[in-house]
Amino acid sequence: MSNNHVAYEFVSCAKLPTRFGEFTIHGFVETASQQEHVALSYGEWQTGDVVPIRIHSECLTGDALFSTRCDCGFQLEKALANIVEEGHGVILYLRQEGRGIGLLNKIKAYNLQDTGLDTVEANEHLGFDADLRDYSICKLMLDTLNVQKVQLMTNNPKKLNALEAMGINVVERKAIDHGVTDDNKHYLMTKTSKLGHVFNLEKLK
Ligand SMILES: Nc1nc2c(ncn2[C@@H]2O[C@H](COP(=O)(O)OP(=O)(O)OP(=O)(O)O)[C@@H](O)[C@H]2O)c(=O)[nH]1
Ligand SMILES: [Zn+2]
Repeated sequence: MSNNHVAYEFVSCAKLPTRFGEFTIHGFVETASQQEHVALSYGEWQTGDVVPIRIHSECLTGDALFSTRCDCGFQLEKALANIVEEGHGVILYLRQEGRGIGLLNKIKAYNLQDTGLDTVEANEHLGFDADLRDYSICKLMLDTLNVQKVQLMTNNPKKLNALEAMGINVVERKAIDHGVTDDNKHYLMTKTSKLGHVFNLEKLK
């Protein structure tokens, strides 16, 4: 499978019991860079069914280290719980840490934010665009899992547009605005004002 000049392949899958329920983990690799990505699937569906999915970008600090600087860990837990409640669904877990700048650059960006810059200004100060993510691998992941129509759990319309551009039918967007903390209110406000996120501003008061 290739998109523009990037080629990806499916490698293997295995059972993944979690605190939420038993998922299956599917491993994929971007051939040139050897960057590894995973999808988690739960339950069953038929060709053409609408499947709840989340495209989640890696955030080591939020997903694994309980950081409250962002909402990632809360969103991941909520998405896993939603999928189990719905009876089926998919998480595409993309290894694009720090919106694509990598973990150590994200720590540098956090350091700048500690001095007063916002998340976008910090990226730009380091010489990066605000968001470097590429969603092209999602097509192979969803094709492999036989998903053509989705309900997308996100506040980010760019993800919705990226999926539609690659021929995935996004039937519905479901807001995932859980995990507002005193530590991340400013960050969520900046995402809404500068990065095009759709967020219920009442929750940020
Ligand atoms: N560069 C940078 N990346 C960050 C920062 N805070 C979180 N991230 C990364 O941002 C990514 C998550 O993106 P978000 O902008 O929070 O949300 P989203 O994925 O665009 O949208 P949702 O689907 O609504 O969650 C993860 O890769 C995080 O590591 C930051 O201050 N700077
Ligand atoms: Zn995060």
